Amino acid sequence: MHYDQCFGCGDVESGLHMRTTVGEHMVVHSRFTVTEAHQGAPGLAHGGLLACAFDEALGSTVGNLLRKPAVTGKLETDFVRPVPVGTTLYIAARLDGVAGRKIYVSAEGRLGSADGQVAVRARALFVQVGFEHFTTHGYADALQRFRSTTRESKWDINP
Ligand SMILES: CCCCCCCCCC(=O)SCCNC(=O)CCNC(=O)[C@H](O)C(C)(C)COP(=O)(O)OP(=O)(O)OC[C@H]1O[C@@H](n2cnc3c(N)ncnc32)[C@H](O)[C@@H]1OP(=O)(O)O
Repeated sequence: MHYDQCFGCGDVESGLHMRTTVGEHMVVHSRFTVTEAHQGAPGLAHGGLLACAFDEALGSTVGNLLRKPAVTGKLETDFVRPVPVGTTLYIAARLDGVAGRKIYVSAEGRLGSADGQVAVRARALFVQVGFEHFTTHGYADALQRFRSTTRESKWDINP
C-alpha cells in the first residue's frame, strides 16, 4: 500500500521515496539510493537511515503479502559493510512466519545490484493492529488525508 505522506514510500521531499515490487517466490524487492542527505560518517550512509529503509521494506512486505495493517514492534539490523553515498541498496525481503498477531519478516540489502555484496541484514516483528490503532494514536487530519487520497490502485500489488 502506498501512502503519499509516508517518509519511506511517500512523495514527501525529504523522504526515502522507496517503491516495492513482489517478485518470484513471494520475495519483495525494493531499492534505496543513498544520497548526500543520508550521510552519517563522511561519504557513508547513516545507520539509522538504513534501519528506516529496512523498516519500510519490511513493512511493505507485510502489507503486500498479508494485506493487513500492522506496525513494527521490533527491528534488528546487522550492518556488515559500509554503504557509500551514491550507492543503491537492493533489498530483498521475505515473510518468515505468522503466529497469531505476530508477523516475522527478514531482509538483506546488497550493494549496487541484486547479486552485489550484502551490506545490511534485518529482521523484524510486526504486530497486526486494527484500524483503531491509527484513529486512537494518530490525528484526524492525517487519517482524513489518507482516506481522501487513497485510491484502489494504492492497494494493488505491483500497480
Ligand atoms: C495502514 C497500514 C500502515 C502500515 C505502515 C507501516 C509503516 C512502517 C512501519 C512502522 O514504522 S510502524 C511505527 C513504529 N511502530 C510503532 O509505533 C508501534 C508502537 N507499539 C505499539 O503500538 C504496541 O506496542 C504494539 C501494537 C506493537 C503491541 O501492542 P499490543 O497491546 O497491541 O499487543 P501486545 O503487547 O499484546 O503484543 C502482542 C504480541 O506481540 C508481542 N510483542 C509486542 N511487541 C513486542 C516486541 N517489541 N518484542 C517482542 N514481542 C513483542 C507480545 O509479546 C505479544 O505476543 P503473544 O501474542 O505471544 O503474547
